[in-house]
Amino acid sequence: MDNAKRMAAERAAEFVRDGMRLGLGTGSTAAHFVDCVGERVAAGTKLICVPTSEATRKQAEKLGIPLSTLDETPELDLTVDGADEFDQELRLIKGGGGALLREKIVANASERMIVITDASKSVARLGRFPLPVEIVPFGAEATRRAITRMLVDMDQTGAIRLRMGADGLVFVTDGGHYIFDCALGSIADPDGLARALHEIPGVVEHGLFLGLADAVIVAGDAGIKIIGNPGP
Ligand SMILES: O=C[C@H](O)[C@H](O)[C@H](O)COP(=O)(O)O
Repeated sequence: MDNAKRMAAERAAEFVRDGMRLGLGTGSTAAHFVDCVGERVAAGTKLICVPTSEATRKQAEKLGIPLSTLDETPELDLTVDGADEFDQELRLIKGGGGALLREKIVANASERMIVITDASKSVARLGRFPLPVEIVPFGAEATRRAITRMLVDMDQTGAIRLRMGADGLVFVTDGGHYIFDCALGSIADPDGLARALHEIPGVVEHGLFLGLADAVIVAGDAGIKIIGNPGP
């Protein structure tokens, strides 16, 4: 699995050009890409990079990758990130590592987004992976109930769990928010669900990435497969 992640990352690194402004994703697959970027920088490629999480920022700093913020560099050429799930229409579920909010802001500020993943994350219909929904801590239980009501209205039910950290405490995102993981099984209408979630006060963002990815690089036993257009 780790080999597949590295293969996908190396393929994505082929689309990195000198002088690019680059968004760096979060997670175990994106970490391989950050390593590849570190190697490029060490070899003399000039890049300016915006990390999507504190974890990625720390990794990039150790590798000597020149970093910026989205405030200093609000437009990026390319973001490369992992995903928890993808379909053939390049729709994604992200946020398994809790970085969905910054990841979505960075991807949206990028001209292109390439997703790197392994074949196990391919689904015919999104929803096998519990959908992460980032919420403000204030009124979390009321927000959970509002999400439940909305899901029932959409004929889309499933258990909603407050994410806990490995330390047994409530998981808190880089933005100081909580996450509900919504086990939906199968999402009939991703666009409708995305819109409905945004209408609920207390919901900050959700892990449905729709219309953001330009390509998914999938590494599997048979090698690399690219869905979409990763660019020149
Ligand atoms: O919040 C985390 C991100 O969306 C990750 O990109 C996603 O969870 C995939 O992570 P991994 O490559 O570790 O499976």
